Amino acid sequence: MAVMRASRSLSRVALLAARTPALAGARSLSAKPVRLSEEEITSLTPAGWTTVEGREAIERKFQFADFSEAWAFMSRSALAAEEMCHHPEWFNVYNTVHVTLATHDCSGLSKNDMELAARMNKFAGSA
Ligand SMILES: C[C@H](O)[C@H](O)[C@H]1CNC2=NC(N)=NC(=O)C2=N1
Repeated sequence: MAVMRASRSLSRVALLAARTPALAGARSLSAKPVRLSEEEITSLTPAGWTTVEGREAIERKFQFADFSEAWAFMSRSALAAEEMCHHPEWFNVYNTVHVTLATHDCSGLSKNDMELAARMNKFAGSA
């Protein structure tokens, strides 16, 4: 319940920021994401993530001690995703979470993917 309340209030902050030009500009919440070049993708992709074959996206498989640890990681990542208005594609089986990140709004990869990937690494304790 507390998580849902936190999630709703984060969404409200993001919505408010998107409607407030000064805040939106500062956090790029309402700006259309810019598609990264191949060089930028190479230099900005966080440790542990690789590009997906045949698709402009990055992926990483996270492994945890058990389901509870995997779910804690997913909860933290979900709140970060809501805050960023940028959402992962993911698949969870017991203690593994396979994550794919891409930006539909620019049909490729953007800095949002790199930022979410870096935050997920931190949540998993690996960077
Ligand atoms: C309107 C809304 O903010 C956009 O559709 C957001 C939502 N979440 C998103 N998530 C991802 N991964 N890519 C997007 O382009 C994207 N766009």
